[in-house]
Amino acid sequence: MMRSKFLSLLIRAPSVCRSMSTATKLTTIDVNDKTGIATLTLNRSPINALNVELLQDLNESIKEIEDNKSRGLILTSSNDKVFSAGLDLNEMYRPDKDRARLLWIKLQDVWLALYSCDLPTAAAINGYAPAGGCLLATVCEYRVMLPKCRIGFNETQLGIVPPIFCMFNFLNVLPRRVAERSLSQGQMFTTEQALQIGLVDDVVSSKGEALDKCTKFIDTFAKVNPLARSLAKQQFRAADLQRFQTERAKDLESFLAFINHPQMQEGLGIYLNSLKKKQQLNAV
Ligand SMILES: CCCCCCCC/C=C\CC(=O)SCCNC(=O)CCNC(=O)[C@H](O)C(C)(C)COP(=O)(O)OP(=O)(O)OC[C@H]1O[C@@H](n2cnc3c(N)ncnc32)[C@H](O)[C@@H]1OP(=O)(O)O
Repeated sequence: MMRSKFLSLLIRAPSVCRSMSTATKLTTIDVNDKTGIATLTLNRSPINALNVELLQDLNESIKEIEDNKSRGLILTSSNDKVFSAGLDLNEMYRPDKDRARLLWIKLQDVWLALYSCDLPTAAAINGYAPAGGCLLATVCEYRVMLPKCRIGFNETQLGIVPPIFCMFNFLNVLPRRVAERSLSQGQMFTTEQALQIGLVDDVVSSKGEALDKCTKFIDTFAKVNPLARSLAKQQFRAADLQRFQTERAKDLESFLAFINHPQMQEGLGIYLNSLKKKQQLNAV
């Protein structure tokens, strides 16, 4: 297993140009012929809420990008206002038990695939990124964001305990004290605040510029041996990955117990309703 991973890294050409088919519907893959960098776009209307199918497509696309030996992966959204609204709350409210289980397993898989991805990863955050949206952005190695958006883990504000992989992501990006406070308070940061605390690396004024910045970040590795780069990344992340594997089954059962709790269901119903009400108010 390890050996084949090494071999695939060794034979990776530094700047191959290739186009990839997009077998999935809720994500698209676009490989830049000049740079060899793959842009993976979330494309579930209206707000990229992460349901079972989107997570499944994301997993398949990440694998496809790795298998096709792209030079790097940029994650972005086709919506010009929302990067991702996080988990699809409809999958959690009055849930179908099998789908709820699958939802969490797929979310764990996506986190794992991106956290341990051999390629350099970057997020072009072209809109709001609450909760699961923040998870996708902060699992990447570099982030650039558009103004007037918000990002953060708002779980505790919803009465939800953020899972350990949120903590791993934040601890990679923020000083421990800031990470702990923002996770436990469920803070949502404006773009400007996110830049100030280091949650994002840069702010730009358009999606095109965001993609350019991500490309430049990935290019900083152009002269670095891909195997050495990847192994250095794995070394930094090994302890988190090991803890995740140890706690993965327990994490799934906690999620299921949590969402099946009557109080949680009541809270979710009220929250979902308030989101819908917001739209009704806007329409008045
Ligand atoms: C180990 C222990 C585990 C314990 C359990 C852990 C569980 C961890 C779980 C969760 C992580 C999550 O990701 S929970 C999701 C959190 N997300 C949010 O709180 C986002 C809420 N949404 C918004 O803030 C806004 O919608 C937006 C900023 C993302 C977009 O705003 P915009 O104005 O563009 O769009 P609308 O608000 O009008 O929304 C359009 C439409 O979508 C519905 N909606 C919004 N968010 C969600 C969502 N996350 N899931 C499902 N549906 C969502 C909204 O109600 C509107 O619906 P209607 O068109 O029907 O009115």
